[in-house]
Amino acid sequence: MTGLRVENLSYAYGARQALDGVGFRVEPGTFCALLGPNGAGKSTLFALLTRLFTAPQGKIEVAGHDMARAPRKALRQMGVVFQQPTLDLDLTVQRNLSYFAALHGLRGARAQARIEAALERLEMRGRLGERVRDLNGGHRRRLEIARSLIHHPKVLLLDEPTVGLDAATRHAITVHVHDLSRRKRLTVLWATHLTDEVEDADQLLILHRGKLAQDGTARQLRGGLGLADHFLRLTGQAA
Ligand SMILES: Nc1ncnc2c1ncn2[C@@H]1O[C@H](COP(=O)(O)OP(=O)(O)OP(=O)(O)O)[C@@H](O)[C@H]1O
Repeated sequence: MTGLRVENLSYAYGARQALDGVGFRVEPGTFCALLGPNGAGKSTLFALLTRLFTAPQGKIEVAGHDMARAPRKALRQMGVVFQQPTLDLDLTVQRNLSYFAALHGLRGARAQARIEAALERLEMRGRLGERVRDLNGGHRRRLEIARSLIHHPKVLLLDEPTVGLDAATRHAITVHVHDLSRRKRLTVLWATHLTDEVEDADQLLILHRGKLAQDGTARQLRGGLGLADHFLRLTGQAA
């Protein structure tokens, strides 16, 4: 199994059950949208998948590596874009990326080639020398996505990566990542509460009150309804 596999994950904050027996698979080359209203458990799931929290039960497998038994191998195959930006604003694009490359043991010409290729994919190559503080919100987000690809992960996790961006930028970034998943056979898990970021052919996981309410293609799940209406009917909350 080379994509992402999750079995029976649960997590509680004291008496509050945030996740309850969640399991799913995402195959290579698949863009999978994780949709859930506020408080559904998306961030908790991301914290478990990225090993910020340790899963008290269940199983996580990343590109065939078990997160509990071989965490380093599993994490090496994972790229992550967190909800909160984690760039150093006072460094240039180049310095931000070379620092990250070095953390993954990449240096010199090899690191530089990876950096330039990642920026190229996100149409950011011309911005190597710019300070991150001088970039707009959309370019900062693209830079974080470029950074998450430098070590050539097989699985890419993004937690509400378009928060705070305008509609056109949001659309451009969503299109880019869909394209990446197809062309690079990347396994993508994209958490959002915005139904317009989901394409009909995407795998869709709907998380509601800590449980996985639905898993299928967006087209199958929404049936004759628009996805926003389907989501509202299922969760009682507008997307
Ligand atoms: N540190 C915490 N302590 C106690 N309860 C928490 C904590 N973090 C989250 N929760 C609760 O766990 C549940 C799931 O929260 P989580 O942040 O995972 O949801 P989410 O789907 O990411 O929501 P959002 O879209 O608002 O970010 C919620 O009921 C939330 O109130």
